[in-house]
Amino acid sequence: MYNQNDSKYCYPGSDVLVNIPGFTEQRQLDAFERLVTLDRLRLLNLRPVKGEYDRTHLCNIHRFIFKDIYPFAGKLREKDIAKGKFRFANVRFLASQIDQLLTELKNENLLNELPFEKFIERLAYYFTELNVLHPFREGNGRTQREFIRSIAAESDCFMDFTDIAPEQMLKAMIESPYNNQRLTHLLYTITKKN
Ligand SMILES: Nc1ncnc2c1ncn2[C@@H]1O[C@H](COP(=O)(O)OP(=O)(O)OP(=O)(O)O)[C@@H](O)[C@H]1O
Repeated sequence: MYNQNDSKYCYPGSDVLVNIPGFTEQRQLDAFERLVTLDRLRLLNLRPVKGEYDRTHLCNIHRFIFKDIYPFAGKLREKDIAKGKFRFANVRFLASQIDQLLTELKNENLLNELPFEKFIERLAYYFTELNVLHPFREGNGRTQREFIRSIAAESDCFMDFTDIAPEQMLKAMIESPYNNQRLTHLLYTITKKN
């Protein structure tokens, strides 16, 4: 959640994101969001959104998780955003930078017999880069984690983000643009090769 008043996305004079049920109290929206997304993420564990791991696929995952919550579900953000001292990608280059990153992913052919350790290192790299781009106005963490989890699943690896305390995850993500060793280590600890 970004506490910047943002008239394009928020109710007038408020920091609450415009949402489909129409909650104007942040507390109510948070509770609704938590319930709905928990349910959606559980469903995704059983049946992931299918796709080519390109921009459309990423947006479709976001749409699936957030379609009953936010009108911008599945759509790239149209405003620049920052968290702490970190400014995420500029909106002018967002679509092309996502395409560039996911073309790199496609060309690397990750699913083709990389040794497990190397595979995890590469997932940590793509996870970090996706986070630096921060494609959506809200819901980046959950969408990124599902995207990375789906790639792992395609490679017969079971990755369970619920095994990581949210503070640990956040610390690793904040560090990751400078040094992604902590994130890589976390991914090792939550991934099992079938
Ligand atoms: N200072 C920071 N620098 C880099 N990344 C950050 C920073 N603060 C938060 N993040 C990343 O932003 C993500 C949260 O983004 P956002 O609020 O859009 O997603 P979410 O799905 O709503 O949240 P969450 O990840 O808590 O479930 C975190 O998971 C983390 O990866």
